[in-house]
Amino acid sequence: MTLPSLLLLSSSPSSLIPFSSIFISPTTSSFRRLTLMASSSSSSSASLPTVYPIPCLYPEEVDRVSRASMERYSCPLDARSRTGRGTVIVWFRNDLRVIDNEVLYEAWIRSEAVLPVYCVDPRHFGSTRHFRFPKTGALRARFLVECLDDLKKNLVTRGLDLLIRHGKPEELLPSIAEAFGAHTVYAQKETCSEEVNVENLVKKCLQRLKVGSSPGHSVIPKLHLLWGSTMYHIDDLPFKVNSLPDVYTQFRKTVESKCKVRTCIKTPRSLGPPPKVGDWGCVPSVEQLGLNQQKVDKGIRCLGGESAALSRVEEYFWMKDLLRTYKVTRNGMLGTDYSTKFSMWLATGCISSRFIHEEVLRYEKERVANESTYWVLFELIWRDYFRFLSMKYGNSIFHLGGPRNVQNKWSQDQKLFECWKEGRTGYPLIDANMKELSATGFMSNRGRQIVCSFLVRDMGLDWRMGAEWFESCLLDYDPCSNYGNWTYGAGVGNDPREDRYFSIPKQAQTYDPEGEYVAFWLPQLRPLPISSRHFPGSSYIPQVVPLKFGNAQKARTIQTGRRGNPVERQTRGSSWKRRN
Ligand SMILES: Cc1cc2nc3c(=O)[nH]c(=O)nc-3n(C[C@H](O)[C@H](O)[C@H](O)COP(=O)(O)OP(=O)(O)OC[C@H]3O[C@@H](n4cnc5c(N)ncnc54)[C@H](O)[C@@H]3O)c2cc1C
Ligand SMILES: Nc1ncnc2c1ncn2[C@@H]1O[C@H](COP(=O)(O)OP(=O)(O)OP(=O)(O)O)[C@@H](O)[C@H]1O
Repeated sequence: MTLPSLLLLSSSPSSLIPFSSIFISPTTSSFRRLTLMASSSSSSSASLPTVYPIPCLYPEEVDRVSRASMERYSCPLDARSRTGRGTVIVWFRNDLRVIDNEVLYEAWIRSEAVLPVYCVDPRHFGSTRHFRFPKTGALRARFLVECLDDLKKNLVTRGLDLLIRHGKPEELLPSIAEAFGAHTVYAQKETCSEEVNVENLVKKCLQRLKVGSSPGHSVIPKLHLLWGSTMYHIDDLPFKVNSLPDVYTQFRKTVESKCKVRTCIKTPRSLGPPPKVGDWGCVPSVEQLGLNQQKVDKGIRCLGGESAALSRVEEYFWMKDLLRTYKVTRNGMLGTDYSTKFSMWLATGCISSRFIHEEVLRYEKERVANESTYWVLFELIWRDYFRFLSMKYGNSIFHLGGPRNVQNKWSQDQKLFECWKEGRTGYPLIDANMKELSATGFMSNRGRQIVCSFLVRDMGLDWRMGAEWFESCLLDYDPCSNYGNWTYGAGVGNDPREDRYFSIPKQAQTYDPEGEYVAFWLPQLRPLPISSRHFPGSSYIPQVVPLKFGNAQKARTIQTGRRGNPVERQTRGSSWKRRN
């Protein structure tokens, strides 16, 4: 029996957070020794070890789902369908997948041999620009290692392999192109300046070469960039990205009414053989990337790779049937299932948003179509929106004043910032979220909005400190979504209307009324009465700053507030607003 099917038996479908129903030994990093324990009492869960794998499937099940999806997205083309000549390189970047990968497909169809390459770029393991955090934290590094492992495996299954080299793409790719006589390097187009600069350098360095078997037949290798990171293709937009609407709703309504999401590209079953390679190189370990291993011993543990991504879709949509309630649960903070957790696989390109779109449509046809099924697409349009905005606004999304060049006084108080970063602000809701981020590399969307508002509005800190810390820690770090959301939250984004203060008492009351989330991450609060977990007074560390709009009255509301399912209360009869 698979773990999810066991879970279905053990958790009631109406339970929004089946979090306490599955436990895994903290000493276990693989998914093999999972122990299921039914637990309904919050006090018993306090003493239990709690790591929650995502997807929550045995490895054999992950393999099965991956093979089945690969089969479904295979096309009958064989070598005779190829129209190209010679050898080409596929430079894998943030598109670490085989299914719906236009780069891989185009490279294959336009060549006789494909050489897949991944460059371990040392710049990804340096420091963030202003505040010098590790550019890639240890947890994301491990996720990446797992992605590469899985990509290599999936390519081998299709008759290829993955050449792994350490160095800058602009140095490695030309020398590989020269060694293998490759006439084209295919890659996915990126949009932020760090990545675009590398593209330009690769292009320039390739232009210095001539490849070919004889001088008369030599060519200058080209860099061929293809679009692949969004659900709506850039070429299908009804406006130029420079004229992108500044208000999200306008963008969404226009694309929804005027564009169609393209169908996924199917990949031939056999993509080989590759050119003869002596040493393919190994997937690096976290230590070889210059980082110390960090184990997740509490909270969610996401497995990297396309196979895991496909399995998560299978688990969330089909096995647990959670898509039908997504809109009601999506604002949760605790557990594996309140939201899809697709973001890390989308950020690394282990899965395409078009694949998710197709699965939503299939689910709507076979099971149910409702607000929840639509809402996943609604959120994916946000992701597209931030990607296109990064093109419209360029580097200004990284600048203090943001796209609107807002002049504001910001502090860079290190002590205050350390309190935020380490979860020592004296506000359990902030501290719990920040501890979750450090321990797992993930934080809910609700949590991200709250800690962003607190850093910017209550602490008055430079929002880039928070954004760079997120850049370092998040498994799903994506420059467009991260800096886009931070500029938005800091009130310097392109949409001047979205400048909201997130009141901690109100957020606590609505989204963690039982204090379960804060008690999970701050176990010292668990013995306290539920009514004081969010404002524990002298039983907890002192508050580092007062709240901008005070908390006394709101804190009382929590104490006397009705208990029950916050999300249901919030949705029923109220006109739902996304960012409140
Ligand atoms: C300050 C801040 C920083 C953020 N940084 C990132 C980041 O670096 N990378 C990232 O992928 N997301 C980021 N987000 C957006 C959002 O928080 C995450 O995408 C989401 O929490 C991931 O969890 P999920 O996959 O379970 O989301 P779900 O609720 O299941 O949503 C489904 C998908 O929709 C997309 N999505 C949902 N909300 C947003 C949003 N606000 N912006 C863009 N896409 C969205 C994601 O791809 C997500 O996987 C940030 C949000 C905030 C407020
Ligand atoms: N993918 C990315 N992730 C994080 N930060 C990025 C990414 N792409 C670009 N940036 C940031 O964008 C900023 C670009 O810098 P900036 O706009 O200051 O231009 P510059 O040419 O580097 O310097 P100058 O200020 O002299 O023009 C840098 O802070 C860089 O780190």
